[in-house]
Amino acid sequence: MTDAPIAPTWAAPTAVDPLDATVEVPGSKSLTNRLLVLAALADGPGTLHGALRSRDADLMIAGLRALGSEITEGETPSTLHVTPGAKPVTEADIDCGLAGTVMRFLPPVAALGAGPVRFDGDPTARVRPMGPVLAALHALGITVTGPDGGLPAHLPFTIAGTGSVRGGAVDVDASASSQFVSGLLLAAARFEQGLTLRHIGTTLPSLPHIEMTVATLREAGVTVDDSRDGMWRVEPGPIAAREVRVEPDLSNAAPFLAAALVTGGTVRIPGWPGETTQPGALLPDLLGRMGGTAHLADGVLSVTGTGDVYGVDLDLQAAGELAPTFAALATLADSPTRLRGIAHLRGHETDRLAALAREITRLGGQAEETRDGLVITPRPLHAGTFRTYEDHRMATSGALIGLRVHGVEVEDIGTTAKTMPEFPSMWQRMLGAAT
Ligand SMILES: O=C(O)C1=C[C@@H](OP(=O)(O)O)[C@@H](O)[C@H](O)C1
Ligand SMILES: C=C(OP(=O)(O)O)C(=O)O
Repeated sequence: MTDAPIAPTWAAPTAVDPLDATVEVPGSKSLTNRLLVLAALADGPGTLHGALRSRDADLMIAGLRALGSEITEGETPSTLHVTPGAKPVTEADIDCGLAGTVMRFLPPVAALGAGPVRFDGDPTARVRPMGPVLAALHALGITVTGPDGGLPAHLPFTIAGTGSVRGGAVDVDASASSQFVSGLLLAAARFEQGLTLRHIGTTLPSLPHIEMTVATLREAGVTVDDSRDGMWRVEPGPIAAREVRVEPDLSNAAPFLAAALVTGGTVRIPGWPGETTQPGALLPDLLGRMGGTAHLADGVLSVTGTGDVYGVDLDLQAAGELAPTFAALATLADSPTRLRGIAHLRGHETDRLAALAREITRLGGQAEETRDGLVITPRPLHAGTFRTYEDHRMATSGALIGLRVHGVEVEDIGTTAKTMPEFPSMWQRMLGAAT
């Protein structure tokens, strides 16, 4: 993390009036990329409706095409038709960009193919943890090599697919990312012996995302036993080809809903599922603790704020991707906030604990890193540049602070294209609705 020259900035708009806005958020990144993988491993052609189109989703599409699937758009870009195994593949190159889902979900799929598959990504992706998932593939008999010929812990690497994976039992320390578990489980029904996976670390982040993996597998007809804590058994068998609809991305709804608290006013998100495995399901409760009132009726979640934000003590282990939004809210609260359970954010798009502490401090705030989170003490904030370190959620956090603090310039707002390319216009429209 340096003071290197920064990318062009975006003047975050301040809110003059309480909000009264309805915001349609695009499809869930996590569901889109799981459903794409399952469709590419399925026993026939399938279709996704309401899929996310963003950098992460498009990298997943490109990766699955490189591994032999045909993926075409339907009547809109968010309708995707997937035909598994449409073309033979003898070797492939996969660009993971900065997408955790691509770098963790595709290596097990590549292991099922015949021939070498080379994985790389953005320079910043080369520090994201990969070791446990690659070690697990190695333990299952797959040859994985890094640039020095040994078993790598990061991008870049090559998976030597042989056309089949034996499967069996494997231990994985998933304390750095739940995606190590999800990636292996998603492909496991196609392993000859299926997979019994045991988590051997002390903490396990993002449990809802693992439950999402299990739920999507079951919906595709795969038998999964998750009755023991920290252990999963996926039986070998076909993955059913299906026509599915992707839920809106509830984590991407977070900064919009939080804006209701910051400005006083109401923000509504249509298409809010009554039941979901997305960690954004926690938002009504979490925002309620910080001063909002949430109400779900007819599939529309409404959050209303008063303009007063309360400091809280939040364990976000289950929903780490919401932490940047809550850190931004905490800077505008009436008392200190502690965010805990999120040590694994150090391996996200950037070291989010360091990045948040640094950028909040740069605007005159007070934020300290702890072993597993942040303590944020509200202080009067001033104008300045909010650097984003290629992290979409840093960018939306800067925008949130800018609603109340004049003169916040968010570096590289385009980084929101990772999961929400329309963010700047959606944000502007939300504010426009207030005037
Ligand atoms: O499986 C998924 O779709 C995700 C799991 C989580 O990863 P970590 O467990 O690495 O936090 C989450 O933060 C990420 O945004 C998406
Ligand atoms: C951690 C995140 O992404 P990724 O899927 O790249 O891990 C995120 O979107 O907050």
